Amino acid sequence: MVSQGATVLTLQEPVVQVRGLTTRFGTNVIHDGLNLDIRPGEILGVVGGSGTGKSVLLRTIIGLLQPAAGDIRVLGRRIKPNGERHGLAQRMGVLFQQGALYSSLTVLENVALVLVEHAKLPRREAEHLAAVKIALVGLPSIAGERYPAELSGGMIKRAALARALALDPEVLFLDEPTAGLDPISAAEFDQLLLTLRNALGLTVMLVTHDLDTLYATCDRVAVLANKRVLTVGPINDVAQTNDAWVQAYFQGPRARAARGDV
Ligand SMILES: Nc1ncnc2c1ncn2[C@@H]1O[C@H](COP(=O)(O)OP(=O)(O)OP(=O)(O)O)[C@@H](O)[C@H]1O
Repeated sequence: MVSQGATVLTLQEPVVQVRGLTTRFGTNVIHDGLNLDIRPGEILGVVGGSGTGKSVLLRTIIGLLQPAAGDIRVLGRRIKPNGERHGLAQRMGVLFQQGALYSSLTVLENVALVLVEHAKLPRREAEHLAAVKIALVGLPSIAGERYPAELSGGMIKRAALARALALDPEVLFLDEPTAGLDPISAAEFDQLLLTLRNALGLTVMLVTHDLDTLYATCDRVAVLANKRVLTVGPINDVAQTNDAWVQAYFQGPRARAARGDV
């Protein structure tokens, strides 16, 4: 058992537990009774056709969107429907699709800002720690002095990852982290993710379309379809699911290449 303040979390308990989740925008129902667990220390990949609600699911789990119904627990604590995250925000790191760095701040200032705002560190200390995080994600220290517009796509993803890791989170949420990267940068990012998960013991939810990333990094994969999780498990099991989208996705030429079949 691990004691987390008032919350006692059994090590085997899921780090993220979603039960009966319903989300909607007006009359557009995105999820309807969705269940999902993310286990301690795993990298769970979430895939599904465009518009199946992968990003909405991620944003709902971290408390940015309010569900219409259902129960979400992260690290044993309930994410309240009113968006109140009860001190969980600091324990969850998030990398959004576009990186979402402030363009008017340098990379070092972007990372340090999180430490000033959330950990209430003095600016000097925050910048020292930010430099450590920048090194952790494999960026040269000079990158800290650059503005986001001066960085390559791969460097921006790493900078955004440094920011996501600023507060030493236990759970990391990544939305399309390798989108827009060339294959070499994407493979390097995959390796970085694995290294960090192993070194820091992170639990990771990874929304992606990238088959190479799925095969390289994920312990389990969840497929979203028809407003729910259609199937979840090790990638080779999931790939056998009798479903048209799953077959087209996992048995197509890109999947065969990702597995090294061709
Ligand atoms: N803020 C919003 N207001 C209204 N509808 C939204 C909003 N955000 C998302 N949606 C709708 O919710 C559905 C799911 O969107 P979401 O971005 O989660 O899909 P996705 O599975 O991540 O897709 P993709 O793979 O293309 O990124 C879409 O129909 C989208 O138009």
